[in-house]
Amino acid sequence: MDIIEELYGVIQSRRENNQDSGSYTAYLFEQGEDKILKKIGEEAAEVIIAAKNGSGKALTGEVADLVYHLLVLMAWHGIAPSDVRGELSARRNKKKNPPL
Ligand SMILES: N=c1c2ncn([C@@H]3O[C@H](COP(=O)(O)OP(=O)(O)OP(=O)(O)O)[C@@H](O)[C@H]3O)c2ncn1[C@@H]1O[C@H](COP(=O)(O)O)[C@@H](O)[C@H]1O
Repeated sequence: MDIIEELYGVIQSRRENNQDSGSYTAYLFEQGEDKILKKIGEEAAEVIIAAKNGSGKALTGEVADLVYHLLVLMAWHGIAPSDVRGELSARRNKKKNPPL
């Protein structure tokens, strides 16, 4: 199992057991979708700032923050990482086999 699948599983378990004190993920689920969306906006802005500042290390950290919050949003909507992988594969296959 890769880290994305593993992290998604932890996020799902936090959603099911949202009494988990000290869990940031449980806190996000308790706050609701608007909070999750706000965090995604903030994290996306931080990705842009880190990219413009030209620090690869800072950018890696900000991308990780954004990916984590996207996974929380996906769990909120019941979208699994395999759904996104499937969508990307379908796009790749469409490019490889363009319609005649
Ligand atoms: N990968 C992450 C992860 N990435 C980022 N963050 C949190 O995202 C927050 C982003 O920082 P900010 O300063 O923007 O936000 P904040 O001020 O802490 O919070 P807000 O009041 O703005 O909501 C930090 O609190 C980080 O800890 C994460 N929190 C949890 N995980 C992973 O999720 C799993 C479950 O963690 P818990 O739910 O905390 O048990 C574990 O594997 C964790 O490693």
